[in-house]
Amino acid sequence: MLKLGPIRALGTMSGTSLDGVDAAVLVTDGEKIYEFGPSDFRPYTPGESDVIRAALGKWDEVDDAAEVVETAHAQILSRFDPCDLIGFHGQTVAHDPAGRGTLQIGDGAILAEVLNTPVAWDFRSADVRLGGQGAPLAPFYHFALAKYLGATAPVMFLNLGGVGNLTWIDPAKSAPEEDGALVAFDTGPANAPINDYMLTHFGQAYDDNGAVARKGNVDDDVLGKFLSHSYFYKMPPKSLDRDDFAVLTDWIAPLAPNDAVATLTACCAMAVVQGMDHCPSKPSAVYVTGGGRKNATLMDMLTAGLDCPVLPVEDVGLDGDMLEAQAFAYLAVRVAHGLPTSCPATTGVRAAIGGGTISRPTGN
Ligand SMILES: Nc1ncnc2c1ncn2[C@@H]1O[C@H](COP(=O)(O)OP(=O)(O)OP(=O)(O)O)[C@@H](O)[C@H]1O
Ligand SMILES: CC(=O)N[C@H]1[C@@H]2OC[C@@H](O2)[C@@H](O)[C@@H]1O[C@H](C)C(=O)O
Repeated sequence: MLKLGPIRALGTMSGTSLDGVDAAVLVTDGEKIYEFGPSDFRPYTPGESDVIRAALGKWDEVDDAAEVVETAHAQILSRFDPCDLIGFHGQTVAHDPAGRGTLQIGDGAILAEVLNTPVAWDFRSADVRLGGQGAPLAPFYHFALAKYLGATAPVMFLNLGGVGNLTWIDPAKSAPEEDGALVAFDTGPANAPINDYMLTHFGQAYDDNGAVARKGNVDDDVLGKFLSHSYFYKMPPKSLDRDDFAVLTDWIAPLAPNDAVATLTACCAMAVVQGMDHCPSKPSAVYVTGGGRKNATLMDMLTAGLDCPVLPVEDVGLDGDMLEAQAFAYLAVRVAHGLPTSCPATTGVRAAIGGGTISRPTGN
């Protein structure tokens, strides 16, 4: 049995931008953050990304991609000193909570054997079975971070990965599942459409520091059409699959390349600005995590659109490259300690529940 005090957990995230695996150690009892530990990144090779990309949107015949995910995780995780528990998110390849469910590939039971450590995994399925979106799940960790930072007024965490998601937090509440503590949802597409366009039109994986967007002009017609999409008028909680806004590809096709990248960047920023209307109050600060915080054009657009300070999480001493990996370390400990990992305000699940299962190595 795992002890109920603080334990050393190692969390992983293989996100929708398909760039690689983040892994980070966190010492926590599943409520309080005690210590941040070492972290590491293991990029996918172009060949590996292609195999995963080919699995996107599929619900079966994803064994090759699952093997890539398991191998990459086994490699990165074996570089760390032993820990008490691993939180393995896996790789989302399909997400349709109202229909077929949600699929994160990679088998946690195999990793438990290979690494000889208990593994918490399959974090999203139970939430979907109980009527939730299965995402976003980082909000309970964002709540712990707000407490760790000593916030006294509402704050927001904004993750800009392949998809964007925000969490509004009232730090005066004592637990994340308490009524009014959290509002969370996916804001819209973030880096994924920018990356896809950069790859096909510029042969680059992403728009480094937003330099291409900076040179272009935003097309107001496309931006207006994008912002009138029904997704933005749905009340939260709500979540997206990586390619739910594939229609953007057609809309930007007639634009000059710099203008297309500028417009996609504005779509990401303005979806967040519009999303703010769903929050109970203006936060005292927006702490930005995920790779999008390194895009200066995107950060400038957010600052111009949001009437509050917009800061990379590094400004308050956190690591924006590893925050999601830490989140799955945190959630793993919550699963082990029988604490909830989502609630009606974060995913729309019927009641606060603890998702995730724990696989133990044979003999433990
Ligand atoms: N220097 C940079 N300039 C601009 N964009 C960057 C930079 N560095 C990273 N990014 C963007 O951030 C992306 C990676 O972000 P991140 O690692 O947060 O995504 P993820 O975890 O895969 O996604 P998700 O949170 O949706 O699961 C890159 O693919 C790129 O688009
Ligand atoms: C289904 C799925 O994997 N969703 C991811 C994705 O990437 C960002 C956004 O969409 C968020 O909803 C979620 O990831 C973060 C870690 C979350 O669950 O909080």
